[in-house]
Amino acid sequence: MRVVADEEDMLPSTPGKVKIERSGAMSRQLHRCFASTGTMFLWALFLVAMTATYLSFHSFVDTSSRYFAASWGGLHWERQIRASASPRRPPGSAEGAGLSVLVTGAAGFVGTHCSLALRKRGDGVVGIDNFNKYYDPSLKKARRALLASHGVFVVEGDINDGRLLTKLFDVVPFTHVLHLAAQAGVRYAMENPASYVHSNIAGLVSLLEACKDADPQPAVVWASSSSVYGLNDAVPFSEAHRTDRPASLYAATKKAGEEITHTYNHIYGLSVTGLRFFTVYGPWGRPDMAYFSFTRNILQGKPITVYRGKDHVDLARDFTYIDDIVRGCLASLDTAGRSTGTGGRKRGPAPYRIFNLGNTAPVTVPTLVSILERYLRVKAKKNVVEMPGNGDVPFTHANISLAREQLEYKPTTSLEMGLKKFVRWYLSYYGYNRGTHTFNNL
Ligand SMILES: O=C(O)[C@H]1O[C@H](OP(=O)(O)OP(=O)(O)OC[C@H]2O[C@@H](n3ccc(=O)[nH]c3=O)[C@H](O)[C@@H]2O)[C@H](O)[C@@H](O)[C@H]1O
Repeated sequence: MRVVADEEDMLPSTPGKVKIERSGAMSRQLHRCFASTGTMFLWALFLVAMTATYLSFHSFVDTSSRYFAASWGGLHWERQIRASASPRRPPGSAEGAGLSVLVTGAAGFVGTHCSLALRKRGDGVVGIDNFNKYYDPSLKKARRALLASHGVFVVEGDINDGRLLTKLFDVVPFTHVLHLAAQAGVRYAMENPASYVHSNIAGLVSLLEACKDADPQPAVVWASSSSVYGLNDAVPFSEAHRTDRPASLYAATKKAGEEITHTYNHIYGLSVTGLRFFTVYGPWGRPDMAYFSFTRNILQGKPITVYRGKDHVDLARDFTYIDDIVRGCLASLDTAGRSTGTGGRKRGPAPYRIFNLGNTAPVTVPTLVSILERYLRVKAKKNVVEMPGNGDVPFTHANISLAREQLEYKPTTSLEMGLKKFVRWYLSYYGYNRGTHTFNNL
């Protein structure tokens, strides 16, 4: 009975397909049974061999294609990185030996300006940027070309790529990291929340891991945001005010960044400076920002949407010109104390600083529009609508006493003056061929 049971176990699961031969000698059945088991074994062996061959071939192709597709690595690449990272200050220069700075988000708006300014004063700079499609990547590529023409090399890669970061720190002992790579934009956070977590949280942690493992550890200066003040209504916003009531996911990720960097400062002795930027604008700016998209729409004769606060109160921003922000960033790098850790271990307390970098002169959005109208000589088609509940705050206004005191930060550009420079750049970059406009008022 047992043999029959075993035999039945070996039958195909679909009854009726095979005629079961129950008669005949048991030995013949057993012989057949062992013969078919042997064949099955051989087939199984063959299949295992085929699968193994396929898998190893697939893995070879995968690894090789990844190797060949990688936009970084190799001796030539390392030479480019070293050359770009080398300070070029004249020997005996009053400003010292020069910094060697890794700038993340180097093909971004603030990243490009800071990289150029560092390069111009003789510091070494290597950029990293993932050239994502949040806004027109051709603008980022044009910024990269501008940087290349000044000897700044920008690696195409993501700060979430720990292997790439480790490699960069292996090749160059960076003295500083200027971390500007981020998912920006207050209102876009409702459309694509995951991108904020990817760049502003996971990417930040990945970068800090590489910094704390590096030997020597660099000092880190990074971009936080005025948006961390959220629902705070004490003005002007000072670093001591509450920042635990963000109004957008963007703000929440920047606030989280302040806490995360504090942890790395506390545990690993990383020197950290967080800069709360206030609505930075200027040439080579971000097309998603209001001053930029308003300019584009006004020139194209398209309507613009102007948000208005409760009770018909105009929204206002402490718009800050890019050159002032660059000075604040460079002063932060110059005054950042050293990190104290080695081999992932803290040797002593390291500086942890946070500064507002604003203009201390808020301007309403309708005033911004009227300045643009004047420079562009075109009347805007305005749709004024109530501010939607999309993360916006009604106004921002920076108290910059701390930055003034410790960084000698002193913004000098009014919105009027800054927009003039922006419009001049915009027209030279994108062109404007309506014929009748001469723009000699710029
Ligand atoms: O300081 C910051 O930390 C942030 O600054 C910037 O955010 P915001 O201050 O919101 O700038 P921006 O979008 O130019 O809107 C300006 C004004 O125009 C209003 N606005 C905007 C769009 C529109 O269509 N209409 C409108 O009225 C709008 O309601 C607002 O009142 C950065 O984008 C952000 O990445 C972050 O760095």
